[in-house]
Amino acid sequence: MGNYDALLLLSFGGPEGPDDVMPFLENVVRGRGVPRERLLEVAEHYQSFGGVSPINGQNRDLIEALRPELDVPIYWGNRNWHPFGEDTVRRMKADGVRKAAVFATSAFAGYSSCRQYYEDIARISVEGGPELVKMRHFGDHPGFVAAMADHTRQALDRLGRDDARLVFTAHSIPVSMAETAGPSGGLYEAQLRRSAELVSRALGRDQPWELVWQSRSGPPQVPWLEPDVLDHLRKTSAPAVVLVPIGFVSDHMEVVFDLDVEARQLAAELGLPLERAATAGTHPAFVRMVGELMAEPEPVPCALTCCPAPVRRQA
Ligand SMILES: CC1=C(CCC(=O)O)c2cc3nc(cc4[nH]c(cc5[nH]c(cc1n2)c(C)c5CCC(=O)O)c(CCC(=O)O)c4C)C(CCC(=O)O)=C3C
Ligand SMILES: [Fe+2]
Repeated sequence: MGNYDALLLLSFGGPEGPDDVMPFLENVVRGRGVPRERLLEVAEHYQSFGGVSPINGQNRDLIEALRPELDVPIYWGNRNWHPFGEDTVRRMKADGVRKAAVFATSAFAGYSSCRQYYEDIARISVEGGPELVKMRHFGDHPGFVAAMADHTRQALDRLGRDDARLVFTAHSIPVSMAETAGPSGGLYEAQLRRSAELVSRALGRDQPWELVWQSRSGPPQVPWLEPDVLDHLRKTSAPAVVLVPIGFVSDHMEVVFDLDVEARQLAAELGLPLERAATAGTHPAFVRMVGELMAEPEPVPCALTCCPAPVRRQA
């Protein structure tokens, strides 16, 4: 596995029960100016799933799927909930790990999707502990593309109609954050469009596809990327739709709530046939990709000037 003697799966974290929901959410939005009403609304999404985020089980499943692929120990740490990255890195140090590849559960450029994971790495690194090397963006990796293409094909088959439009979705972000993503701006959206095109081509389709946004947060006066997936569905002229959550690597709460609950209900009201493609999850091509990334030459870290943090607001 290249030069690494361990893998650190670095993720977002999520609540494991009803009492975890508010403390988790407060960790996520500390200093980020997310209105209280939005927080309570998202808390309800989690509570409607028993206060348990699907992300933790998905990370555990990914680790189990990775074990036979990798010849090094696998560790798991999060930004916002247990197991916290800080605690994991202390354990790695005690175990004598020298240099670990860091696989962040996010494929694309941008502050939330990339820079914030570098910030996590800086915060959790300890003197005498392992060197932590973040793997590169992987939205265009053939393993990720193959996994998404397979899952999209399965959704098209479930829908049983070939005239369905592929509607790719990703987490909306503030327009200002999108404009400063990557060394010359716009890289979050550009990479998402590239991945969508690769998935569409892998399916041998030449029909047009769409990229729309979901899960908008933040104060209403701040512009975020649009159109929102729900507005798009209300206006579409497509006879049927397959939603492809290309911006997520597993079926996060945003996917199971904003798409499987909200978008599905809206489509039913509109009489629009709709299916949702599974995310990469533990697809074998995606699992293999992690080992392939570790075997690549050590990635050059992103420049410190790209994907800057948004200006912090009072909570
Ligand atoms: C681009 C992006 C990704 C993809 C990249 C990646 O995967 O990292 C992502 C992932 C995730 N976001 C998640 C959860 C939340 N994100 C929030 C808020 C926000 N997300 C943002 C962006 C992103 N977020 C932004 C700009 C905010 C505004 C506040 C801020 O500037 O930070 C909030 C606050 C409430 C609200 O939604 O308003 C929650 C609860 C979970 C866990 C899900 C689960 O439990 O399954 C995951 C994986
Ligand atoms: Fe988020």
